[in-house]
Amino acid sequence: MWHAQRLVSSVVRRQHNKFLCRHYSASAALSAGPPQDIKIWYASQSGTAQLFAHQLAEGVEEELPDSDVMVQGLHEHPPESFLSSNASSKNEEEDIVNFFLVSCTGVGEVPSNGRAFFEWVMASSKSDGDSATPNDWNQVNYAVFGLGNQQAHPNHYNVIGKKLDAQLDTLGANRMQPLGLGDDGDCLDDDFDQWMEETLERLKLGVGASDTEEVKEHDENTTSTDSSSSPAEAEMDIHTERSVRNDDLPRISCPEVSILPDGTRFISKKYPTLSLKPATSDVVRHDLFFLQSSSTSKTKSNAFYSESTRMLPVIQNERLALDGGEAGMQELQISLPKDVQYISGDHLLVYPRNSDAMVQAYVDLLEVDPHAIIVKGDDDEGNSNKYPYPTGITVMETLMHCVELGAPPSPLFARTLLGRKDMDYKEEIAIPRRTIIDLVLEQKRKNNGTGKLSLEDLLYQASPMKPRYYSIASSNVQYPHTIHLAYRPIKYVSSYGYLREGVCSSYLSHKGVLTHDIDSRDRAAACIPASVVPHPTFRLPSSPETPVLMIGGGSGMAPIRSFLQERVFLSSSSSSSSSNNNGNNKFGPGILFMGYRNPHDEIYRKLVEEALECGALTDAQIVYSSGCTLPTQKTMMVSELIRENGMAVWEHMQSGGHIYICGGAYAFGVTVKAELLDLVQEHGKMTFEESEDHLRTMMDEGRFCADLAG
Ligand SMILES: Cc1cc2nc3c(=O)[nH]c(=O)nc-3n(C[C@H](O)[C@H](O)[C@H](O)COP(=O)(O)O)c2cc1C
Repeated sequence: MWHAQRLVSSVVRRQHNKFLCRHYSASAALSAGPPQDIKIWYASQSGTAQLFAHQLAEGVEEELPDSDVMVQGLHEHPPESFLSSNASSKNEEEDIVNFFLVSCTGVGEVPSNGRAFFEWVMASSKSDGDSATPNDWNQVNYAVFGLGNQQAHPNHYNVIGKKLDAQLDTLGANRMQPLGLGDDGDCLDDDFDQWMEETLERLKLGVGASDTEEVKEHDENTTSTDSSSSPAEAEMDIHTERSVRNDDLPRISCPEVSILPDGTRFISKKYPTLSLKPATSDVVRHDLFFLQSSSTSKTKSNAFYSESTRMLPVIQNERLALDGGEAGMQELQISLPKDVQYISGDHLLVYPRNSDAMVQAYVDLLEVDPHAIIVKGDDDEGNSNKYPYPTGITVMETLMHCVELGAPPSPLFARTLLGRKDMDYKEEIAIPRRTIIDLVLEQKRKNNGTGKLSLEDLLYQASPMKPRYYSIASSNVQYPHTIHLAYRPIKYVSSYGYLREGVCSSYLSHKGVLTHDIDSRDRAAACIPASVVPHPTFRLPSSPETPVLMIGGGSGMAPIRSFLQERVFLSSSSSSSSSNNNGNNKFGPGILFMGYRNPHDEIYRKLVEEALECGALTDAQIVYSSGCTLPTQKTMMVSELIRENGMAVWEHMQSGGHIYICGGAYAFGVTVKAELLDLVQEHGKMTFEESEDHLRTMMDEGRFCADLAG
């Protein structure tokens, strides 16, 4: 019952989680029994693929206890020895399967820790292989799971997973399981959970000759590995998905809730016991950066932040909203060291930390000494590579900096915590954003107050803290040594009635400012761990004469502000330095269509006025979805504004102008793109497909650029 319900809803809900497998072939390299050697590789920018890699490893260990499982980042192994390591295993007559869990970053780019491997695979050809193992690709068994975000990156959705899967197939490797695609904009955990279940079932079956029938049938149903999701393709993929699913397959068992006699475990999963050293001090370090900067601890296992992360001092943090309301926008300014640069349009990656209240709630729940130091995450064999966090820091610091305490648990962890198999993860957990502590407390209430979550269960199963991306709201031309961020502290009541706060926006909103007389111990409290992430496809045109149209919604004003600031700055510097006083005339048309929820949210109004005055903008139309009180204020959606100006937008496109769309990926991004497609059809007399091609060509030419938050 549970399976059927889940299957139907997932097929309807998750059209994108396609099992695209044009050349899905039975694995000739595998013998009939389950494989013994499982290598799980990940390429991850912000840790999700890595977390999934470990979850898959756990699943394999549970389902195939005799297998040898390895989890490694793709950067940890020289690409050139990939073939020989697969071949050597073959010589020992062991079946080996490689799983690749790869996310996308930038604009359809591979995360930095997978770049070398990805480039090597893409440059490889069938005849490659060293002299001892010529053309060993056909000895390689593999399956790929891609992580991406469809709404935010529709034209580059999961391109890395798709390319890797297709290239391995082209090289002659044996795809032992269809490509799985996870959408971070929908329910990534659920997507992965389902792919993992099916993958484990296939592993247990041995993927031998018995698959051939199903594979043939599947081949006939599937014709494309392309990412685009036209309705017809989506429909086709639903059928495809149905054809590979089998309701009679056994599911992963859901571990029963069991409280050990000593009360130390809430659930039955066995994780290596963590070694704790008694507390030596009760000082809580607000700065994990020392783990990477101190030369003695610069080991891989202790690296938590990405390599380019720096502690950047906050020099200003103030409210921007015109009414000073609780939900208003804020601006944070940070100072950059000389060797850190950015370009207008780039992003800043920020590592937040959990609030003190949240950390304290977990400390109380776990009943551990918060100042005890975690020294080892070893298992019985002394194998510590599974412990996901730095050692040598206290329980409290680990909870504060390293773990997503405010995020929903994974589907498996949620099912385990609730002791229920009949759970619709998306509806019951992901959408209401129920957290681990919510579920544990609910269970405790049901069990008359008994039961305890162990530190191990929490640390091995919760997601690692993810860094957050912010569009930089300043121009490097005007502020080469300062970055401005515009953000809205997120606060809302969930459908279960819990008050929720955005982890990073709330972290930023409470940040103190670095002053000269600050105590050195408080310096870290006035700094944020962050790094600049280039966004090369979101740039102002090289010539200021090129017309620009900026379309923004809400906090989409941030990247638009960086462009406006740059144009205003260039305008004033060129007019002051120009002897013939024609500086302003250098700019081509600059149009702004901007929408806010209400007039109180309108930030940077002064800058817009300044831009209109100096010619950096030639037209600015601001609309509000509600709250208008003056006759000059227009209640309208941005998409309606575009429709009203359809002809002008079309002429802008035809004149070679650039279009920038900035805002949320869903309500804003989807409707704005739909409106643009409509106007291209209407004014350009095109079919829907031609209008899509038109925008795609503009995108390829760098004239249609999006900065949409997922
Ligand atoms: C800056 C940035 C760029 C991204 N670019 C893409 C992209 O081009 N295509 C895509 O499908 N997803 C893209 N994503 C979505 C991520 O791939 C997705 O959130 C994934 O779960 C991240 O996994 P990771 O934590 O292992 O890196 C992007 C996310 C960010 C933050």
